[in-house]
Amino acid sequence: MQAWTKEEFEQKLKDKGSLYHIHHPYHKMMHKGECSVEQIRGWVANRFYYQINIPVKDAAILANCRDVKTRRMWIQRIVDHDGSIEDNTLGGIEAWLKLGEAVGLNRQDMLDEKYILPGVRFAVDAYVNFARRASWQEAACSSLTEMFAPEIHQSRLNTWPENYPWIKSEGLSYFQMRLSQARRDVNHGLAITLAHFTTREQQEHALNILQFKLDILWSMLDAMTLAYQYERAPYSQLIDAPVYHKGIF
Ligand SMILES: O=C(O)c1cc(C(=O)O)c2c(n1)C(=O)C(=O)c1cc(C(=O)O)[nH]c1-2
Repeated sequence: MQAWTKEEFEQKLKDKGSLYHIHHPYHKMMHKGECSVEQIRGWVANRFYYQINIPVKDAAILANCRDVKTRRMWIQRIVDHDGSIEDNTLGGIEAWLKLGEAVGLNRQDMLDEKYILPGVRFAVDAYVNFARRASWQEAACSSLTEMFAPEIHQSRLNTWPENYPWIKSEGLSYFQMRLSQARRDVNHGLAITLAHFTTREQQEHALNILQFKLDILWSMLDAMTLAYQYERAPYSQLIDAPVYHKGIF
């Protein structure tokens, strides 16, 4: 089968946006202002597990990459999330903790991963483990859901102040920060993907990788839906305050 042109391939990758988690019922509910305090808190607490694993995932990509030019750019992603001692900047993880506090979560509970649902943990761990074993180009491709992220960040900035006035506005700075960072990351990730996956077979493989990542994001919200919408968190019918396993390393 003939390879797609770069333009066609880019369009196929972008078409995957139709399955982005912006369309998940939990996010739609959140966007329309229909989430309860508990549903917002549950989401923020669980998404923290994604946030703390992104730099671990990016470090795995660096560890697999022998190309200095790529590493020099990719390393910025870790700095974005961890912050920098040199520049005295706080990173995305700290900004997410501030978001947690702004919605009424306890900082230490978040750091202790107290509310992380098993399904969310498994989904995020699958992403990190993929980055560990895949080539750096495949892992770069898996980050491309970020093509669709600025829209969802912007929609939170637009609608949350009105829909959830009880959330302190300084908590929203994470979403503001990510707008420009995500666009820069996407340009780099897309350039790697378009250059590396050139045969039709490879291009189809890249689309499958992107679908894998979409599945991860969707599955995280499915676990949250069960827990915070249907009140069916694992073991909730058996014990009052379920305790889940912590990461096993
Ligand atoms: O709030 C969101 O919906 C959302 C989605 C995604 C994504 O699409 O993976 C990321 C982020 N946020 C984000 O803030 C972020 O830093 C980020 C990094 C990555 C990645 O795969 O390397 N995805 C995302």
